[in-house]
Amino acid sequence: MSQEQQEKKERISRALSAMEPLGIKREIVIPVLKRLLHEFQNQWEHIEAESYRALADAIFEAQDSQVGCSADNKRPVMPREKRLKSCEDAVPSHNRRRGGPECQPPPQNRAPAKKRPLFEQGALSSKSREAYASNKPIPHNSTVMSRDNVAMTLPHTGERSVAQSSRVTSCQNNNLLSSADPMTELEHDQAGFGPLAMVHPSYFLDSSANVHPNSNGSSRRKAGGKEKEIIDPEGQGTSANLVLAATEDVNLSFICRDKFLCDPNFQMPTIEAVCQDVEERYLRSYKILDPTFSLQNILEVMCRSFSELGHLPQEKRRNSDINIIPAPGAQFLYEGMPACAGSLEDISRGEEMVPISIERVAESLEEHPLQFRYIARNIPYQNAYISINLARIDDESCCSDCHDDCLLNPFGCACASETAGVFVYTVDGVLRAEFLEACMAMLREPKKCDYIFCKEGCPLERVKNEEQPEKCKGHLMRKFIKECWAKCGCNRQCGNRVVQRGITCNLQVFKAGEQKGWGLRTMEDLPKGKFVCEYVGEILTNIELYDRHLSSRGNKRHTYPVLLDADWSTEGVLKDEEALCLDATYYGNVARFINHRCFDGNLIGIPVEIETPDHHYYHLAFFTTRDVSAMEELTWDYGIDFDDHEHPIKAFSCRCGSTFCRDKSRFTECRSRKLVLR
Ligand SMILES: C[S@@+](CC[C@H](N)C(=O)[O-])C[C@H]1O[C@@H](n2cnc3c(N)ncnc32)[C@H](O)[C@@H]1O
Repeated sequence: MSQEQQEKKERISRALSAMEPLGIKREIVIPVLKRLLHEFQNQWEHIEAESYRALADAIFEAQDSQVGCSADNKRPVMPREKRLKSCEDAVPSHNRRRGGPECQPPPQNRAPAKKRPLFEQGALSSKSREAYASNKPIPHNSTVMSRDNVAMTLPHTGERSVAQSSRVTSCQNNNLLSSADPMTELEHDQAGFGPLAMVHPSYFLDSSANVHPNSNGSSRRKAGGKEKEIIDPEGQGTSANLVLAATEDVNLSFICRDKFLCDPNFQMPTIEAVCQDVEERYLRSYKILDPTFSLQNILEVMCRSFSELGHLPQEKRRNSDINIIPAPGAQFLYEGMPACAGSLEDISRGEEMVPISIERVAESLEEHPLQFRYIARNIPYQNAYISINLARIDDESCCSDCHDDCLLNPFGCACASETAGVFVYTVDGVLRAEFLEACMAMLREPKKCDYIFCKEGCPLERVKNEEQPEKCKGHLMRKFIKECWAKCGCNRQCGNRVVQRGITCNLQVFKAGEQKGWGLRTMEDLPKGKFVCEYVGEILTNIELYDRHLSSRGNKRHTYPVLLDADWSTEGVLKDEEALCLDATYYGNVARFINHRCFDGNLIGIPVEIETPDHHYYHLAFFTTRDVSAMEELTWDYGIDFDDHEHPIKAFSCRCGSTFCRDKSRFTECRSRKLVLR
């Protein structure tokens, strides 16, 4: 990392630390900081002046605008003195400029923060925009939140609704709004609070009147003084629509689906009860003490905001600002997250050749495992450069003269040269025992000679400590599989094309226990050496991984990134932007659910060369290390060094249950427990 990057990183950290005591989370700070840097043309001095006054102001301003309250709304804003006071209190004295006026009004010559429309202020995160970008026309109902059997929708009725008399009466707490900003949450925590789908208008009811025809017979029930309407949209079972908030032309409502309604234990709560409950939770979680804080008001502001954003003239919109996923038949409220988790048959949404099911359990909202986007192939996030082109593949790296199935050729072919002329797969489609054993032995008994060391600085060590990176700890010399590919003469059914054909096993995501969270299991017996799945995720550069880690510190919901480090040590001076890894936190496949097991996991990850004739970018494929029975959990050794406390990704307390568990803290924990028991 260059000195300039290093300095930038430190300045970001200092800015984050300065905002922390104000209760402003890093996910709120980072986009505003980016914007300010752009506006001030990277002149940090303007941002750092007066104990980050400009930054604090810009954050508050952005939040004010996000609330969508103009001066006409008479929305009380946090008084300037109070902000200044909190800024003063928040910034540690050693951070304040000596002799400088702490938290004074900005100097006249300071570049004024430009007021920009909400869209331009980045209220909608880029990740969310990407995720939902679509040019399809906007249907009338927009589902904005979905949990299990409950969806929250914004039906754009165009008519005055029951709650039209409701007014925005007070200011909402800035912190609450920011932390509940759906887009911000989706970007940083993948918390699943975001616009999920667009649903055909006929799917919902106008809360004030119609009851849709229902094959089971429509009915209405009173629920806590509000009417609950039972409908059967397109014969898909019963649903209930409960209006939460409404403005002149927008309703915000909960749609409960049949699983809840058919449950005799489920009693529709009143809106008041829901609001009170949420307010209490927020009081506990975010220490919101503002007596005027009211969820009902926020929901109404959301309705206004929805309406205002929707009416922006075309020229002020950016394509991705309105995020729509058409949901024909409204089967999916969120790509990868169906309306009803119980009916979920395929979390891959058809991306894989076989459906991947999920165990039917009553999940709590926080636990829903599908808060990511399923992809079946690795995709570069942004800067990772992967050169895939036919011209790079020379004659030695492909078998253009082959026909049909290379495995039937007794003399092997060019693609087997990587493995001394012997194909790694048998005609039964599993790994040859010798090859598998050799790969497993390397992991079980890693000897010094099996490692190669970066000579000119190791990208991993630079991530751990940029200023004084330690010496490279070595990268395992991996055995590679090389599969035939597009330039080869064989056909797609060639026995030397296994990983690229994708998942063929019957797999299920299931609750692997309190301490491990979700896991993956096989629903069929698997023979030893069978390909199960690839580790698929976003391809990141070392820098991107570091930045991502920095901006999501404290977020427990991360999956383990896989370093594509097999070739690092042979590449001379490898720049950080050239070192690659795979991260399945936000985009990934079923492998993101595979839990870790020290040493004796029933899967092993083996590097596979497919489209690129070098080992800079490659695939990581999981094969069974033994016969695995149906319903057994699938596990692999993440290769974590539990003693490496400098590692950028904090290790978890291992619950793998292996006799060979490397996590010593667990042993200590067990021992001390035993001592207590005695
Ligand atoms: C790749 S994810 C695996 C899926 C994860 N269990 C879930 O619920 O999404 C890795 C995370 O799972 C948990 N995990 C995996 N293996 C574990 C183990 N042996 N013991 C405890 N937690 C584990 C840790 O929280 C880890 O950060």
